[in-house]
Amino acid sequence: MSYIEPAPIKDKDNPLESMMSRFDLAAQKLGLDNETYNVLKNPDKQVIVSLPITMDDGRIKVFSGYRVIHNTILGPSKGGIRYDMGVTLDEVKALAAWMTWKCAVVDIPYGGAKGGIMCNPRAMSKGEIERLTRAYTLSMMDVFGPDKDIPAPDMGTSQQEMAWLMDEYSKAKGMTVNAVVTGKPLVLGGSLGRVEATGRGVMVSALAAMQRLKMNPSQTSCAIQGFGNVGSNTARLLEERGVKIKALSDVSGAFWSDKGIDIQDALRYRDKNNGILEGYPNADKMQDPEGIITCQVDLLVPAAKEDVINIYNAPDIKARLIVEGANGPTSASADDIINEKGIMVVPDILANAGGVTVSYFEWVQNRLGLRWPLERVNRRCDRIMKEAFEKVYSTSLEFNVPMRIAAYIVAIDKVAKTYKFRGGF
Ligand SMILES: NC(=O)C1=CN([C@@H]2O[C@H](COP(=O)(O)OP(=O)(O)OC[C@H]3O[C@@H](n4cnc5c(N)ncnc54)[C@H](O)[C@@H]3O)[C@@H](O)[C@H]2O)C=CC1
Ligand SMILES: O=C(O)CCC(=O)C(=O)O
Repeated sequence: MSYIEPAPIKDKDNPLESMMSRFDLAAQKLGLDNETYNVLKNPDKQVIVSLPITMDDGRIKVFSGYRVIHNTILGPSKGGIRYDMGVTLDEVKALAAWMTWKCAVVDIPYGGAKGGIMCNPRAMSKGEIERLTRAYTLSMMDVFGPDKDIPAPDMGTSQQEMAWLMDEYSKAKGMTVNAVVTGKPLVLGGSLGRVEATGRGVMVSALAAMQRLKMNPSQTSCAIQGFGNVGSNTARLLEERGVKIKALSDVSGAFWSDKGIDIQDALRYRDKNNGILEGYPNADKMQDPEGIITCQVDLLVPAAKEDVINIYNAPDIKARLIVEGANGPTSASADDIINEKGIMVVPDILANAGGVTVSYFEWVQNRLGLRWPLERVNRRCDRIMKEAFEKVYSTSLEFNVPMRIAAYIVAIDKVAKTYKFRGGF
């Protein structure tokens, strides 16, 4: 058996270019000065590591790992770690910049970072993933730190990887440092509400947008792409508020039911079926899984990966509202088509910010040695999400721009003002 992996499929659009084109547009609308523009357009730091890992059969395989710190003017950098075959330096750079903008939009005191390892965790054993996570952590000892750079889960990682990361970091430091990572298991100092926080924020954003569009949740149908952490929690929480989830998809395919999919049933099936919906019997399998983007629903929630909404399928989208659970699901070239169609988009850097918001609460609890009840976590997260939505919405009216550009304007304005006061360049 060979360990040479196939080259990752090239995205239709480069996420870094998509991020930069929105950044440029917002910077121009805001009248951002050249100096700050030049500082913000490049990441502060890019770390690339090679990680030799002994696989279960005794052979050694070398993985590429990345951590990009985009900016730390607002505070220590924050952002998840992704395990996926599609991880590239450009993708991690885009994701890191989105973290800077996201933390600024919800007004939490963090800069932006992101990490990733090019690997296929579904094809690896638990032991192999643990060794890889520990090796990555050791190679990032100078980067990570509770006051410097604080990782969290992203696609392909969960609380288990965060537990190994915390353990490895703590051993190397000779003491337990739980604030070095968020999204940890509760017993290690994780926060109540963090697992579902991103989906909860997507739900809160969707309801706020539906109110603006005068859409009644109980008469709204929805399609959700991705049934992992973000997609499944969004589905469950929207269903609880009366939204009918007619379509769901994951890496194994897309499923449709005109009468609505019972989300608890789909969750039970997924959890018994190695984490995927493959063969789900209580909905029809769609012939083309990408058809989930253009199916006949009112609300579309992309909650998987980048550039799934692009110039090829944007003209056929039927939804009136798109709420972006994933980071970068819409390519920049599709933005104009969507705007012309009059579809409202609640952009990623606003809609999926519930996760990092509760990560911030987790870090605060760790630093204070406290545990907050779930009710307090949810109430504070909901308030932050609603306030951020209103701020972005009013900025979109003030500048006469779509919500996405408005969110960038809010974020860049905050970062630029911070530079003005701190100076130093
Ligand atoms: N986990 C978090 O707290 C946050 C995650 N995000 C973003 O949300 C997105 C999803 O992340 P998670 O839910 O954490 O990852 P996850 O690994 O828990 O789930 C990913 C889901 O996407 C599905 N998927 C993968 N490729 C697909 C494809 N081509 N078509 C349809 N489905 C596909 C997988 O089968 C899985 O159901 C990513 O863009 C991530 O960056 C954003 C903010 C926070
Ligand atoms: O919870 C966090 O710190 C970051 C989550 C994340 O990676 C994201 O919001 O994209």
